[in-house]
Amino acid sequence: MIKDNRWNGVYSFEDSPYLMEILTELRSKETENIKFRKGLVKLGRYMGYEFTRTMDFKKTRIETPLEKTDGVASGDRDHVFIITVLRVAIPLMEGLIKTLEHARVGIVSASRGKAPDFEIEMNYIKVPRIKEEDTLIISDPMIATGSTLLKTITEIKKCGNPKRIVIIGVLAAPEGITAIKEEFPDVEIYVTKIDRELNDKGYILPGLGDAGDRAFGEPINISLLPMMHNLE
Ligand SMILES: O=P(O)(O)OC[C@H]1O[C@H](OP(=O)(O)OP(=O)(O)O)[C@H](O)[C@@H]1O
Ligand SMILES: O=c1cc[nH]c(=O)[nH]1
Ligand SMILES: [Mg+2]
Repeated sequence: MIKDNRWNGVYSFEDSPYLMEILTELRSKETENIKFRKGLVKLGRYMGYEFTRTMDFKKTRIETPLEKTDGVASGDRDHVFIITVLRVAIPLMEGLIKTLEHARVGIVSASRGKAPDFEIEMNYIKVPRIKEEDTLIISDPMIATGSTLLKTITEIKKCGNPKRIVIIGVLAAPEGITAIKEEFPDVEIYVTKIDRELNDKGYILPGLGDAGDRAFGEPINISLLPMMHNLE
């Protein structure tokens, strides 16, 4: 885990060749849906594991069949709350809960409009109450302009006041990180890699394209459905 000196509380996993290998597979345009989703699950599992290094554990004393010894017991790991931002955080969350298996989960939907406003439509928020001892992890693979996460954090803060708010993602653009840090300086950010910049459509460069579409396919425009079924 490497701290990025441009901001406080921002970390990447560029020091892990294995995570870079998974990221490279995700970036490649040859990688199709199933492999893409599996890559996100793998990243979630290993980023979750790396993230536990930042959590408090408890000392414990146990007895093996032979003698007494010191040990370590779950502390913060018992109080994890994961927010999954639809769509593409689903496989990342699946990976995260392999390490953070006690996590309670809330779901929000977010759909980003077009440039230059990138307005966020959020019409589904199902989040159980967040407690003061919780480490709140918002899982969203892409931090581009940061609009999705700014809206998500604003809404989620209405559901309780957790011990920590943490974003775990795959790629971030510097623009998005700066926007989040300006409004929420205490929010911590952990991503596999921080990329170079955004293009004028708000895509991360070099990036991996539209992550939701790469994981689940490009959605059809519902207004075209009757035509497609010859109903018009
Ligand atoms: O930082 P931002 O500029 O807000 O962009 C990032 C968002 O874009 C993607 O979601 P998208 O809106 O494409 O939804 P999808 O997962 O349903 O495709 C991604 O999962 C982020 O939530
Ligand atoms: O590069 C980007 C930016 C936003 N959303 C994506 O899926 N990819
Ligand atoms: Mg998308």
